[in-house]
Amino acid sequence: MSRFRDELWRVVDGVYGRILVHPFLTGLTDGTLPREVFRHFVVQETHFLPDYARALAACGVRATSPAAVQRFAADCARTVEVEHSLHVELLAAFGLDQDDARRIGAAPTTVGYASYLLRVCHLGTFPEALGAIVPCYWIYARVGEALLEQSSPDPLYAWWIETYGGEHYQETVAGVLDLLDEVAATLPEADRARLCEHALTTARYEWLFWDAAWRRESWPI
Ligand SMILES: Cc1ncc(CO)c(N)n1
Repeated sequence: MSRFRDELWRVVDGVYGRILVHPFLTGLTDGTLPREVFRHFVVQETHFLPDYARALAACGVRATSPAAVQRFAADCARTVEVEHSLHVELLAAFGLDQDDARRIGAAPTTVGYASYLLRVCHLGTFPEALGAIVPCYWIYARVGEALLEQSSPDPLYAWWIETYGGEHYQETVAGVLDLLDEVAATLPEADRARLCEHALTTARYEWLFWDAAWRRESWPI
């Protein structure tokens, strides 16, 4: 039987293909990515992650089964703990702290992506929230997995790749995809289509997030 996740992947696959060949990602694995570009990415992550954690908490509020509530609450806590410490350490590798990151501020793409996620997860239905949040997990897991095969000669980049390509993150994402299939099986076609639309938007934002780092995007005004 075909799984809904495969249907959803077909929607985001084109974007994913473009992500894999983006110079940010190819630069990570061959080690040529300029450190200033990765630094920009890390600073933007410190702005994105607190809102991402809140979006996960909002998914938990929307969730329709105790197991799903627990899953999103746990992933919210994990995002706050693991990713926060990872980014504090990554910031330190650039001689930066949280105050520096705050001073640099969130770039337009970061504000746009975080706001979209929060909007859908707060104002949408549970399936809509799921559609918006799934690419955040899944694209990072697929990218991590793909990059892990090559890793990176730069230890800092190799560490980042291991975080998302590693077994623990892969298992987390597998659990969310099981939930996605379960929920989708109960939905009428129109709701599935809406779910996929949100997934396409956040997949595009995932590409844009790397591209914005590559361009070292800032407010033009
Ligand atoms: C932009 C972005 N999307 C997804 C994840 C996955 O946690 C992340 N850390 N950052």
